[in-house]
Amino acid sequence: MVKVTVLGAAGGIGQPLSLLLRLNPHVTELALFDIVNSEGVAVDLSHIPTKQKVYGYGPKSKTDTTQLKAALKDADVVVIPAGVPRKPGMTRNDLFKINASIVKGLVHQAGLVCPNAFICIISNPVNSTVPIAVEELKKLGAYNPAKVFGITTLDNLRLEEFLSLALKRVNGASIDPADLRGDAISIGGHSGSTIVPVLNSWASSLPSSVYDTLLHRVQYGGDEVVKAKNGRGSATLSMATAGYRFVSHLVEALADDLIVDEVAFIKFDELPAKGIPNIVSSQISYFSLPFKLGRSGVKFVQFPKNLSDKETKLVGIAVKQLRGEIDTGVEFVHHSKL
Ligand SMILES: NC(=O)C1=CN([C@@H]2O[C@H](COP(=O)(O)OP(=O)(O)OC[C@H]3O[C@@H](n4cnc5c(N)ncnc54)[C@H](O)[C@@H]3O)[C@@H](O)[C@H]2O)C=CC1
Ligand SMILES: O=C([O-])CC(=O)C(=O)O
Repeated sequence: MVKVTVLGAAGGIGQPLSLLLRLNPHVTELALFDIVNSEGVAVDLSHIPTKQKVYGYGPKSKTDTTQLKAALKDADVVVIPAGVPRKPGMTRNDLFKINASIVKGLVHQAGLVCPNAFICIISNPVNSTVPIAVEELKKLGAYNPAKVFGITTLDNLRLEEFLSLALKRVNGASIDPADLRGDAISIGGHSGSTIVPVLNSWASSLPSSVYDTLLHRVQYGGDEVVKAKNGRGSATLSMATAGYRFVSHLVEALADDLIVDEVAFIKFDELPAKGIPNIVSSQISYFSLPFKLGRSGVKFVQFPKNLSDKETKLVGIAVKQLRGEIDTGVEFVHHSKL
């Protein structure tokens, strides 16, 4: 029995993500909350014949929290794609002003109603919204470092796809991107130069100009979509796929009592961890990293081995930018009056 609650379920990411979750046999109950149209989305999905229960919840007034609480009741997993997306010319940090309070408010209720649930944050800027969630849960005494994640899976999807294309261009090799999964991974944060692709043995196949293009596409893939959508939002379908990859893996671990390998933006300093270099651990406590994930959450974090000199340099650059973005999230919770 696994109940998944999606907050922001009627949005560009929320709808396709909810559809994918509707089709997952491990999810026994799906609760869809949004400030608009969640009940419509739930009724639509309810016509798909599965054994799963699906319910929509929307606030009855601006101050009503009963519907949100009902959506969160007994949730095992809470996924949060609520908030505004970018328009051309904006950075993810420009979303902070609006999304910080949205995430804080939603996580506050989750901490009250389902303190043991896994919290998966999609809302940007992830580098700051995850620290917001952590600090808010700490305030409520509901924080478990093994169960709070920033979803950076899209950086991994992009790396797998763009690396397979680059390898094909260089030596004609047709590599299935699925074979790159877990071997080439993106670590760090979720914006521009905080994203660090780690290529392992694949790096040696790439001439430096091809590598540079690949690096730029992975770090700035979000901009590519924002530009192409030209004012109508950012990545939604690839993000729903990415969110589903992470959440379905987590749900599988819960339902079948498995240990799975995953990567997400986590607060690593209170978790069993190996290999975290001093350049990271001496300055920050959040990083997107690979870990073993089971029913009780993150079991063990492993910093990737064998980084190239270039990748080590990129880690240093990422840490510098992440430090400020993490602090912004932490300070927001402690100094905002919301
Ligand atoms: N982590 C990642 O890799 C990615 C993150 N994102 C982020 O995901 C977020 C959502 O993006 P989209 O779905 O495209 O936006 P959208 O605008 O299409 O959907 C957002 C939904 O959130 C809802 N919402 C707003 N305030 C809410 C609240 N207080 N409670 C519940 N629902 C609320 C809206 O009504 C809307 O339905 C954005 O912040 C975007 O930047 C987008 C792509 C990738
Ligand atoms: O770029 C954006 O604003 C959305 C996002 O996080 C991504 O596509 O990686």
